[in-house]
Order: sequence, then C-alpha cells, then structure tokens
Amino acid sequence: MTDPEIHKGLAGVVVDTTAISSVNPETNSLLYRGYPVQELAEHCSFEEVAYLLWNGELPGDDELVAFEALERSLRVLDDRTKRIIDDVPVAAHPMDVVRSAVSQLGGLDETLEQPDGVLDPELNNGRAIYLLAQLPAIVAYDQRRRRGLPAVEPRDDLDYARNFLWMTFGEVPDDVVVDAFRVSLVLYAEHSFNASTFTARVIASTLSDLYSAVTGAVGALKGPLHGGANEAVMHAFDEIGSADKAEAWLDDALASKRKIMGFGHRVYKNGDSRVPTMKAAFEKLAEHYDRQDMLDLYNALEKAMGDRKNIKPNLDYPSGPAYNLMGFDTETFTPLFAAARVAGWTAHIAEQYAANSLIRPLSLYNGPTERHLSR
Ligand SMILES: CC(=O)SCCNC(=O)CCNC(=O)[C@H](O)C(C)(C)COP(=O)(O)OP(=O)(O)OC[C@H]1O[C@@H](n2cnc3c(N)ncnc32)[C@H](O)[C@@H]1OP(=O)(O)O
Ligand SMILES: O=C([O-])CC(=O)C(=O)O
Repeated sequence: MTDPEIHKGLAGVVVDTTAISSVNPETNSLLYRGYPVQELAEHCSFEEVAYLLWNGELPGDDELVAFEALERSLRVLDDRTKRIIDDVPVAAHPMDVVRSAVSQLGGLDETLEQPDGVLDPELNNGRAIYLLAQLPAIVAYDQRRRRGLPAVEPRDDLDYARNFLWMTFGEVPDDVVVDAFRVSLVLYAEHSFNASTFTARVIASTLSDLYSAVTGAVGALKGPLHGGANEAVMHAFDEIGSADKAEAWLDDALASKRKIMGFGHRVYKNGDSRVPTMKAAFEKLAEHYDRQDMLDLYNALEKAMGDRKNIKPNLDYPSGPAYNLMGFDTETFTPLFAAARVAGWTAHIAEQYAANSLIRPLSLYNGPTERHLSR
C-alpha cells in the first residue's frame, strides 16, 4: 500500500467553499463578496465593510443608520471586563489581554445557555457586532493602562475609526490619520482561510460557541508568522535604524537564517494585493508627520529583500510603520489587526455553522510500530 500524500501545513489544499472573500494570486486581487478590496478601501467605512462581510451586500442608507446606531450603543466596557484586563500583568503581551477579554465576554453572555443559544443565527449576528464594538474599547483601554493613563470613554457621535482613535489617544487626529487607519481596518478585515480564520472555523465545526472560536482565532493571530508580523516589522525597523543600514542588516539576518517579518505569503507569491493601497496610506502619513526617513528605510529594505530573495512584502509590512506613525505602541499593532479581523472571523463562523461538517483531517503515523508492555 502506498503512503497517502502529505500536505504539510495544508499548503495548496482546498478544504471547503466560502462566499465571503476570494484571494486570487493569479490576478493579484482580493474580493470581499465580489467587490475589489481597493474599491472598498477607497469608498467605504469600516462599518459598511463589516456589514457587507456579514450580510453579503452593502447596507442601504436606512440599514447603515440602524447598524451604526447599534454598534455605537455597544461600545462601553462592562466593569467585569475591565477587571479581567486589569488582572493581566502589563508584562504580558496585549494579545493575551485581547484573548482573555474575548473569553470573558463569552462567560458573561447568558444567552449561550438558552436552548439553541450557541447556534441561533440571530444571536450570533448580535454577538458579532458586540465583539466588533467591544474590541476597540478593550485595545484602547489596555494601551492606556500600560501608559499609566486613565481610560477614555467611547463617544457615540464618532464613527468606528474615529472613536477607536479617540479612546486610544483622547483626541481625534487629522483626517489623513483617520483615513489611513480606516484603510488599514478595511484591508485587515478578511482574507479567506488564513490560519486564524481556519482556527475559528475548526472550533465552530465542533459546535462550540462563537466566543470560543474567536478566542482561538486571537491565539492563532498572535504568532509572528501571521498577525504578529506587523509588530515584528517595527522591531526590525528599530534594529536597523536608517535606510543606509538596511542592506547590511538584511545580509546578516539572512545569513543567520532569520525570517524577515512582513515579507512572503503562503498564497501570494508575486506580491500581496493589499500592499499598494496600504503603502499609499503609509506614504501620506510619512508626509504628514515629516518622516521621509521612515519611508526611505521601508523602500531600502523592500528593495534589498527583492534583490536578495525576490520575496515581496505582505500587508503587515506597510501596516507596522503606519501604526507606529499613528502613535500606537508596537505591541498594540496585532490587537489592531484582531479588532479588524473579527469581522471576517465572525462571518466565517456563521458560514461554518450554516453548512457544518466537523473538521477532522487524517495523519500518517510515523511513531514506533506496535509494541507491548513487558509487565
Ligand atoms: C497578514 C499576514 O498574516 S501575512 C503573513 C505575515 N507573516 C510574515 O510576514 C512572517 C514572515 N514570512 C514567512 O514566514 C513566510 O513567508 C510565510 C509563513 C508567511 C509563508 O510561508 P510559506 O508559504 O510556508 O513559505 P515558506 O516559509 O516555505 O517559504 C518558501 C521559501 O521562501 C523563504 N521565505 C519565505 N518568507 C521569507 C521571509 N519572510 N524571510 C526569509 N525567507 C523567507 C523560506 O525560507 C523558504 O526558503 P527555502 O525554500 O530556501 O527554505
Ligand atoms: O492569508 C493569509 O495566510 C495571511 C493573511 O494575509 C491574512 O490573514 O490577512
């Protein structure tokens, strides 16, 4: 009998259908429910994009008003969630806070105990928007706590992106900053069966609840081969210092077999479709903050990586320095990714529940052959 073919890392394996987004490396495109992500990033709010991912269509005017009002009404953190956050040592990574807080929200949701409370689509729609509204509050509360600053309460006269920045910094920055932030959220919102979304789908496939699936997804996103790369890019920039040192730094890093964070992708081998849009937003920020030096470093490392390895940047490469310029702490970058991706995760959880099959692949055993105890 021949051994079955192993697809390590599930590379190239198609495990299910999805109607939520399509990642097309051949045409270098990413479509959310059929719409090119670049068009959405140019014309839509993050709220509209979340609505689209969940409902399959963009909201009409009345639908958007109702949706925005609901999201704005769900932004205040429960004291019990604040206590969970306060209990996480500040030495722990902010993604640990996000993971614990999402888990706590599940524990607080009594409707999970109702008959069919886990799977009811209406309840899950409500939970998805609740998580979307709560995550900025969690992330902002935690960054301020780490800086020794008092929490800033949400404002219901601000859209999602502005309110997020308001809660984090206690002021709403200039439109160029708000816009770059909104663009990053739209680009981060969804990306088919990436590792964290697949994790969410695996958990949902056991008919576990939405909060458990999102908690697991947060854990998967934390790793530096996935969402953790945006902060790792910033650590690399800090190590390199300036554009003229990029080549030598890269040669050293490659010689010691380091992975260069923010480069490469499992699906896109000729460049990530989202990078040009995010890079344009980063360029505007660099101009706004008079940081041509950072843009020069970005370009120098990208060029050197192209010359040495012919490997192109992924979305985390422009997002990392863009979030730095906006004023976020480096360890907060991956929580920002999580706040945006919760839209995609919850859309996938709903899709998984709607046509579920337990996700349980096979493995090829390569341990000891059968043996017996001598007792
Ligand atoms: C938004 C996101 O989550 S995008 C992903 C963010 N992650 C990162 O930026 C982390 C850095 N990148 C990587 O580690 C990889 O490119 C991954 C994990 C994203 C994709 O990896 P895979 O599809 O499994 O490709 P794999 O790791 O096998 O790479 C193929 C070859 O390119 C090399 N390579 C790929 N990416 C990099 C990189 N960033 N730095 C150095 N070498 C790299 C590998 O070492 C490998 O070389 P080899 O064939 O000589 O061994
Ligand atoms: O698709 C992937 O493997 C990783 C990625 O770019 C994302 O999740 O946005």
